[in-house]
Amino acid sequence: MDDRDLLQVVSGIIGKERTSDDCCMIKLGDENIILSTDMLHESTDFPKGMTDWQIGWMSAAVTLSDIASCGAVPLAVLLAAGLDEPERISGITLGAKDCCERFGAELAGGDIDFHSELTIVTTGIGRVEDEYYKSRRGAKPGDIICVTGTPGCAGAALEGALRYWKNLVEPLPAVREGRLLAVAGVSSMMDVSDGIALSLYDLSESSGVGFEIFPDKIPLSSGVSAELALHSGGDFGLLFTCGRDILPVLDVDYAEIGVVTDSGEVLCDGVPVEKRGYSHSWIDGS
Ligand SMILES: Nc1ncnc2c1ncn2[C@@H]1O[C@H](COP(=O)(O)OP(=O)(O)O)[C@@H](O)[C@H]1O
Ligand SMILES: Cc1ncc(C[n+]2csc(CCOP(=O)(O)OP(=O)(O)O)c2C)c(N)n1
Ligand SMILES: [Mg+2]
Ligand SMILES: [Mg+2]
Ligand SMILES: [Mg+2]
Repeated sequence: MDDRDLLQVVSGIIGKERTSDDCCMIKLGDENIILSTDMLHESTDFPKGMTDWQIGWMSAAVTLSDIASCGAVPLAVLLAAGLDEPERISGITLGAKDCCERFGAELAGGDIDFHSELTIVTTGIGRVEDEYYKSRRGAKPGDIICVTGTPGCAGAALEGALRYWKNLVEPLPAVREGRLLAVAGVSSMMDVSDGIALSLYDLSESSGVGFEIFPDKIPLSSGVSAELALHSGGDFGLLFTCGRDILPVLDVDYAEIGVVTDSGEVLCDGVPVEKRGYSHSWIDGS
């Protein structure tokens, strides 16, 4: 059993429309408030060798990434720290503050408690006009599907490729790119934090479409395999769909990796893509 299975339980209680996007959107006149929260903890999210500053940076970055994927402008982040050691709070707070400032947000509050394992929850708030709000729901057959960033680099670092260590521990949320893509008029967008494959399945389910991916079009950095690009998490590029008419989008680096179909399947070279990536799991029955 993994977190996606449990999300079905939550969606049965609060509604599918509340669990099928990167963020929650609340309408306020002709503007929208965008909210997202994420929990990270030491044993699964903070690889050995990370500094506390990097832990703070990564925690803010994952949340800013979700805000960016809606086309929103980030406003503020709150950070709740469950600390195993009290002295870690300064490095964590400085890292989160630096990340927020780099991407135009304010580290504006949070909470502190004791916890046996370092656990950090970041909550982000952003705003977006009606016309630029993007979700996972707008992909249409005939659109093309593109990705920004360098998928698989964080996964390569986890396998020992030291040159990609910074990609893993100091991820850069695509805040500028998300906004430019939203203004350009993409049809759907999400971040690829759990890997391209799982993200394609999420997008497919939310939009009710399928995808045909062309593997040799996936942008691969040196030494990074297509397997890592498809199935490893921790890269915070954006996956988006659009009509060809809006391309190119100025000042955004992206790669066209396939097309949107009406089949409901996610295929790569005609074969179903394995539904595998970064997820949190529980042993069945426990
Ligand atoms: N325990 C929960 N209760 C309510 N909503 C949740 C819960 N867990 C996740 N969600 C919502 O489900 C959606 C998908 O969450 P998640 O898979 O964590 O996305 P992401 O990988 O973009 O962080 C989000 O809108 C999130 O707010
Ligand atoms: C062991 C390990 N694997 C992968 C990563 C890369 N990584 C950083 S945060 C994160 C979680 C994904 O972020 P997000 O989608 O915001 O969290 P989710 O809601 O999917 O749990 C991952 C996979 C990591 N830091 N450590
Ligand atoms: Mg996301
Ligand atoms: Mg999440
Ligand atoms: Mg997230």
